[in-house]
Amino acid sequence: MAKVVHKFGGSSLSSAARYHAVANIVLAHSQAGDLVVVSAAGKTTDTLVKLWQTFEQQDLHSGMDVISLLRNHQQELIQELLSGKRKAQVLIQLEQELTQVWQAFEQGNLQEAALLAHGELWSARLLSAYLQQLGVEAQALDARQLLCAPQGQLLHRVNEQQCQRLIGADKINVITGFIAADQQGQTVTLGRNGSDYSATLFARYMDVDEVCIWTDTQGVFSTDPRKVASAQKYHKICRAQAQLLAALGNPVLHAKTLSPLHGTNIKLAVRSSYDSDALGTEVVREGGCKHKHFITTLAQQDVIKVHQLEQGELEQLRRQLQTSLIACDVKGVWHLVVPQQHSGELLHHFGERAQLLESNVNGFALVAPQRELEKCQQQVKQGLSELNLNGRFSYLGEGYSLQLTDEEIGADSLGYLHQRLLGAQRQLAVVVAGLGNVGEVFVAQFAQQLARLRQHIDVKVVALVRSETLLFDPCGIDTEQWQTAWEQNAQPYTHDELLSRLAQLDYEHKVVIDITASEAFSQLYPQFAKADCHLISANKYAGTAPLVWYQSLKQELAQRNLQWRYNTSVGAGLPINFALADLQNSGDRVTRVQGVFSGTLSWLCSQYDGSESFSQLLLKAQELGFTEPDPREDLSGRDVQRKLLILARELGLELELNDIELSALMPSQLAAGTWLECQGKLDALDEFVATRAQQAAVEQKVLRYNADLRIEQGKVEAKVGLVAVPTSDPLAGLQPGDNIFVVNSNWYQDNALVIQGPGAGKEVTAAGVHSDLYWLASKLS
Ligand SMILES: NC(=O)C1=CN([C@@H]2O[C@H](COP(=O)(O)OP(=O)(O)OC[C@H]3O[C@@H](n4cnc5c(N)ncnc54)[C@H](O)[C@@H]3O)[C@@H](O)[C@H]2O)C=CC1
Ligand SMILES: N[C@@H](CC=O)C(=O)O
Repeated sequence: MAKVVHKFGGSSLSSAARYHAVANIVLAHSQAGDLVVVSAAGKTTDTLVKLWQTFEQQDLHSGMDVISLLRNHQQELIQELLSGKRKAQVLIQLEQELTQVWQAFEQGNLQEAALLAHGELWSARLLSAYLQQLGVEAQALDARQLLCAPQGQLLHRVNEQQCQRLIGADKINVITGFIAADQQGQTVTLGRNGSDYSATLFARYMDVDEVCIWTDTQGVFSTDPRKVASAQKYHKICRAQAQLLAALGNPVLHAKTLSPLHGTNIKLAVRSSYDSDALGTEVVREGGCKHKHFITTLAQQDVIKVHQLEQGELEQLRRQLQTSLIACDVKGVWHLVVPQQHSGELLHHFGERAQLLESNVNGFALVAPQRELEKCQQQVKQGLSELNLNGRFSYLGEGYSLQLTDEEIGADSLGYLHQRLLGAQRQLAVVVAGLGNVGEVFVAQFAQQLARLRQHIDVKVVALVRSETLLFDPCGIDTEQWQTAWEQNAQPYTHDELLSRLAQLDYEHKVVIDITASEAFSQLYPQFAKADCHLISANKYAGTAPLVWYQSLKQELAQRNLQWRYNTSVGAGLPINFALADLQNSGDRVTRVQGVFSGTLSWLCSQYDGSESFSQLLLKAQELGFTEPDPREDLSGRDVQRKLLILARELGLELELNDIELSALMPSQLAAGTWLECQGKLDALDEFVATRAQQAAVEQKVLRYNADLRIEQGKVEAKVGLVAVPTSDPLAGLQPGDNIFVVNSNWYQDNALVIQGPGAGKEVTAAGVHSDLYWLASKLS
């Protein structure tokens, strides 16, 4: 069953390197049955249009030159990407097709649509062959076998049946965008930039979950990011605004693209094929997010005044001209704003009914939430006069305002207007849960981090959460005065209340930072995700929850373009998660991770020499902020077991907590009851440790609590427990409280990669949580 339709435009396929990047995206983001819709590579369609023009002018000489251009470009791509028989075959096919084109050219029977179709055909064939060469089951499909559109009218039922019949469930289907056929099998096109439309049509016919348009921009921005560096990327926009932007001529999404998605739950995302890790923009159903602000520029437009429009006439003209056509109802008289190159055709069409009102005007459209529109229009007018731009036509429409001027809106003017209108920056709302050892230090460190964070995004702490009381202020809490605000305004709350407040919080981004040690709080993560919150956890419960729950949380977050960071859940501030991710991203394979992963147990084992009882040392470790709220979580080995599981899952292993063998550093009778009750039985702990330490000392050894994960020939062994190591062993020489992670991999086979340093403590852990928050802020900017 197809799950995703990916669509790659010409710029994503303009060179062999780009094909390579696209193949990597397909490998990482698709599964058998998915669809990959492609446009013509680079400028191929423009070159084919040039060929058509030379044909119309019967200019054989220039025609031959254009054919050579096409041949060279395609041959270059094929030569660089394919090898052996596959390459020979694709080259032969290309040559045969070019020969046929040339024969048709010479014989005067070239067909425009069939000629233009070659761009997409070549892309689909080459990408599919390249994927096959990489070992992927893939097939190239010609959309003319799937989409029937006589006189431009798609036969949806027939097309759906054809798609269900021909699209393979067991392979990646690489399909030509932009083209269809009529009932006689003749090529028809779906209009310039019609490949996005093909993608959403296939999505509807195949009932997929998602369409992902991979393009050369990172998503949908508040204005053109090539002209205005501070343009804001939106992670969510609603379909109605996307449709409006397209109708106003904004190039990111095209007018027809959204129509097949009406009434469906199919998700539409726009992402950059140049930066496939970056969050893109999700186009959500109406009500799925707040309305945003945009400025989209217009250049070289004419305004035509039309008396009396017939029903359906505008729609028909839009289809015929394949262009944006903005219709403004000015006191009962229609004013059409249309790109200048089409106004002749329009005037001809309307005849006596129309007159040209303005010629060659420029300007922009502002799209904004309806209730703010009039205010925005006033600001615009003021901005225009400050910039000395001469207004020629202005119109307040449903959800947008149009301002046409004599002068073109250059980058500087656009930047000025953007700043004036959308001055409000991107905002990240921060919720901090857990104000204990680490949480309090985290909040105290916030003030000094703020300037750094705000280089990327405006950050506001909107909620501080303890287990029973909540301080909530959507406008932001002053972290330097939070205790006073807490005393005055904190309220008892329920989880449902917290969730509903978070869901209503209208910030561009939200993050819940979990610095509790609460399993119950971690169980709210799926609901936080549904409220569109990113997550940062020092808490280890979610990362070690049952696999099914954990995987479905990860899936939910991925579907919503949300991030989850949990760097401090292992090694506190030490960058072990980064290191493992980096090794894997660079193609390495980790074969073993072992060492001392508990700050508490490291501190206790290093400090213990028999002069002071183990239980007294334990209370000191607790005071230092090393231990878990219930120190038996450390002594039982459970905390280390969790850390090893988090790392194992980071390496892609599907383990459960109890798949990791565990032996405790405490007698079993201490497990029962509360920690308070246990404090009367700590003699048993002292005896347990003393016996083992003495046995070790006889062999010139010391005690350490070790974790070990081995992955060899597909076999996984994972255990945590007490070991006695010789005094010469690196584990014996650890500083009290230090963690050590010893990593072996293909590249670090004999000489391991070692990460060592403080593995617990409130300052380093709080700083580690800030590092996660900084990472998120920079990712969102
Ligand atoms: N202390 C350390 O060195 C490190 C701690 N961690 C993790 O950080 C987390 C916090 O550790 P500490 O600050 O030492 O613990 P702590 O016990 O001092 O603080 C936890 C706080 O969370 C609050 N809390 C409990 N349930 C809650 C709920 N449902 N909602 C909101 N707040 C709740 C508690 O009242 C307490 O104030 C733990 O998950 C721990 O495993 C991670 C790395 C190092
Ligand atoms: N109790 C833990 C704290 C960090 O996760 C430890 O001591 O390592």
